[in-house]
Amino acid sequence: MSRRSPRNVFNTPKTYQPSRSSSRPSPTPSRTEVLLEELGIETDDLGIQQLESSSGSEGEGSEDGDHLQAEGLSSDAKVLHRELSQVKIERDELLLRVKTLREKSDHYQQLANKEKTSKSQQIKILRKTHENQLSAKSQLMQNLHDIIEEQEGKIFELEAQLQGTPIPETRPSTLSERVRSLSDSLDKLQAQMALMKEKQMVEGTSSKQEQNKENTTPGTINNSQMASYLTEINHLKKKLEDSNKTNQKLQEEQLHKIKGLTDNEKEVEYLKEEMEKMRKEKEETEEKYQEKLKNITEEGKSKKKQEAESFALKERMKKMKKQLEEASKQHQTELKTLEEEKRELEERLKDEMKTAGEEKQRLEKEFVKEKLKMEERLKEQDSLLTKVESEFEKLKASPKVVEVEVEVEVESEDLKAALTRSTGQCEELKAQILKLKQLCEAGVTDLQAKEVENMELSKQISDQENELESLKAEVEQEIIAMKKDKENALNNLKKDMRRQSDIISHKYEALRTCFTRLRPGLLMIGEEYKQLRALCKQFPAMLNKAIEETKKEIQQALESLEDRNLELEQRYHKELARRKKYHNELVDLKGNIRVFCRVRPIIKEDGSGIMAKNVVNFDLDDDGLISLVNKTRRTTYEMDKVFTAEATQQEVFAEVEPLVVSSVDGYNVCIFAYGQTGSGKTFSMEGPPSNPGINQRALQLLFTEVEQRSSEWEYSIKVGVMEIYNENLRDLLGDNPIAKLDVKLNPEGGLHVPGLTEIEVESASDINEVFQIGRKNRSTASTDMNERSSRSHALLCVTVTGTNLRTRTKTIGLLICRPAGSERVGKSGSNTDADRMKEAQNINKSLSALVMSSRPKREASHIPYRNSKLTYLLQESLGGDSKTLMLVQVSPVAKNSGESQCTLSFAQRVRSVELGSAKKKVETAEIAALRERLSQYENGAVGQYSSPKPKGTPSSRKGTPKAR
Ligand SMILES: Nc1ncnc2c1ncn2[C@@H]1O[C@H](COP(=O)(O)OP(=O)(O)OP(=O)(O)O)[C@@H](O)[C@H]1O
Repeated sequence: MSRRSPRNVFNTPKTYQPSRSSSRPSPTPSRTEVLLEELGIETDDLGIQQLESSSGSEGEGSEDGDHLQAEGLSSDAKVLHRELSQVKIERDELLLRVKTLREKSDHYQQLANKEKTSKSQQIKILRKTHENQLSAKSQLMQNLHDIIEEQEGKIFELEAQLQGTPIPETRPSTLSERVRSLSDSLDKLQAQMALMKEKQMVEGTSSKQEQNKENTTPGTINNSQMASYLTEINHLKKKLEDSNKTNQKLQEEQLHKIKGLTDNEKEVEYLKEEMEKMRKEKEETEEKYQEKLKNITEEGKSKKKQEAESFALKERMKKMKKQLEEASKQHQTELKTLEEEKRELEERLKDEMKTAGEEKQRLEKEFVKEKLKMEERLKEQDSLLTKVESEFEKLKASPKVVEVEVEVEVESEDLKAALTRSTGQCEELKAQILKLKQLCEAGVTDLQAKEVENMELSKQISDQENELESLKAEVEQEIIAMKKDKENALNNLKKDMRRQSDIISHKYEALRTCFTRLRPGLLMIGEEYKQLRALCKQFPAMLNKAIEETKKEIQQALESLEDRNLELEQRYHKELARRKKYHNELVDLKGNIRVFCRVRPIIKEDGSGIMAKNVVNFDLDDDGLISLVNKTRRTTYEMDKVFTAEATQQEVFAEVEPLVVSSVDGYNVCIFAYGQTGSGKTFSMEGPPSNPGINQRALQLLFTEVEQRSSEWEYSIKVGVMEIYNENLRDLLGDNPIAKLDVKLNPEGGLHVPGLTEIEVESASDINEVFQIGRKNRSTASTDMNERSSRSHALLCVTVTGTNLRTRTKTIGLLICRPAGSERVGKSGSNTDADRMKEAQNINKSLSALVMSSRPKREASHIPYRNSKLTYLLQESLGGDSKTLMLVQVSPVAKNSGESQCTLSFAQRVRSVELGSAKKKVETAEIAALRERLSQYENGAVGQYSSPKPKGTPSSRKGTPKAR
């Protein structure tokens, strides 16, 4: 006995085919066989055959009751089999329906998945197309931005050049920069484009810099600029071509990626065509522009027009910028709306997909539940079937009963018992069959319920199918709507692109017109620039030539100037010498006092600091000028000769020499120094032994002069030294230096000092001895030598008497040399001591008298010579027909500037004093003889006269000085 597995049952086809045993040939199976086969019972078992045979034998003859019972059982079994077969069929049908439902659900799931994938792909494509559109737009904007920026730059530069202002490095923020900021927010492609743009910008700026370098002169545009413009235009073209190429590449890539998606493909292709058209249009416009540019070269217009046109161009550019701004804004808003719509669609699709998925999951769960239930029921039915089979197994055992019946026919009691048993068994069987029937009924009801459920499920599935279909329709509608939106967006994009292309073409037109207008001016400027350049090229050579020529001229001029200067200098010096000579002659004629000025050097005693600074300046060209700064005021004084601090004693004496010689000629010569204390009077007049001053040098000169004239003249030189101290006159060569002398008027005219010692000297060494005697006597006269020296006036009186050996005529010259002080009372520091005050006052009195005596001759009648001993003694030398030299000593330091100013002012006034022309003291031989006799006569009666001492032994001898 074999059972059919449920799997085999599930595998049954839609039209039921009962399985048959191949080993057993049965051409026309009976109904029982069919049932048994359907129930999975082997037909070779005896049961049914016996039943059939028994049923067949029933008709042939046996007892009616048993036969009827058997018939009833078989009919019940048959019905049961039929019912079972029907249940099986129904079950199979249900399973088939479930299977079909499952297949349908799988199919729908596949469809949903496909739809999902197609939608996601569509979304991707839409996104990519959108991105492509964005990139195309951004590229267009980028190109526009680049073009505008470059054109702005050009206009900016042109404006700067036309206005003549230098091109600033920074420009005001423009629309292009704002567009750039927009483009910066785009995706990587835009970033790449921005990088490309930056590179181009760098190239553009470098080219601009080069251009700026070329345009060194503002306000001029040359051919090189024009060429740079053309190169920039070419550069623009290249950039456009490059951008188009990149666009094409990107589009190709996109095409490659979205291959198979016809709508997007078409859109992209359309965009591509549009881009291609735009590119062609641009190329055409560029070609036209090129052609027109070539034609422009022959036209010419004025510069003002160019300026106006550039202004108009600028205005147009501004308008274009505004338009572009608006377009970009619109584009941005459209992009935003498109993006929002796209997002909404995506969200909706997601939601729908989500709900479909949920529904699918729910159906799957229900299906699983139903499947489980069905499996349970099948199990139950299987169990029922096993029961039924077991019953049939028992029924199989029924042939025994037949055997019993046969035995009953032989043995009636046993038969009866068997019958009763069989009837009992039949009853039990009936009861079991009833039970089975009930179970079958229950199964049928369950099956009916299941059918209902299945119906419901099928309804649900159909509803779901409907829902899916409706969803599908909705999705399709949405897709259609999206397509429409997309088409609209694409149309808008196309419109935008067309508009932008129109703007670009307009801009190109404007630029072209601008360049056509600017071209002639630029060409003119270029021509001018060429000419200027040629001139500039020639300029260095010309300049060098001119420089050479001018150098030569300057050299020649300098040479001639030098010659001229030398000549002038020589002339000047000649003139100066002549002037001096004339001046000296004039001085001789007028009898002016010669005024020499000597500035001592700065010494230790002057101290340091600001007050020890030099305030005296000299004129290098004129040795008669000296200037002094006192209290920030500079005053220039004119002297006969100015000696600087560097002047030596020798140089000073060289100027004094002619005067000294004059004394040998018989002139009355007076040399005295004047200046404040410490200004160098003693240094100049006496000098240190190593560097003697005027006194010694004068006496030495006298000797040399006398020596030279010794062949014709015989000279005697007598020296007397006096000192005026505190208005007392003392003889410094006398035996009693303290004894006071007096100045008396000679009855014959002139003055004389009775009692003054005169020593006749014959050599320079005699002079030294005389000076030593004088110093010695001076020191014995005063205990304080330093104090005295500043308040006393020492006079050296030299009388030179010459006798002509041939004519015996005599010349008598007198040389008086003395230093003098000019200090002020206040500055002497002696105002506390009455005596010293008196001395200082006397010195000043003498000096002021001397200044008074320096007035012009016409005022000389009022000169108070008698005010002081000094002036009284020197009145003949100062006021008479003598030659007088005043050596003005000046301290150079700032602290003495006041005194120096007084000294120089005084000297300036003294210089203007006219004493009258000097006269020689010449006596004829007769007069000389008479004078000799008179002197011999007077020698014993009137005065004492000192005879010269023998050489080398000077001694004081009293006598009257030779008065003239
Ligand atoms: N030309 C000179 N070169 C160098 N030293 C000088 C010169 N003139 C003056 N001196 C110096 O200046 C100082 C003052 O000079 P000096 O005694 O001759 O002045 P002074 O006018 O005679 O003064 P005082 O009226 O008080 O006698 C001295 O030490 C002297 O050596």
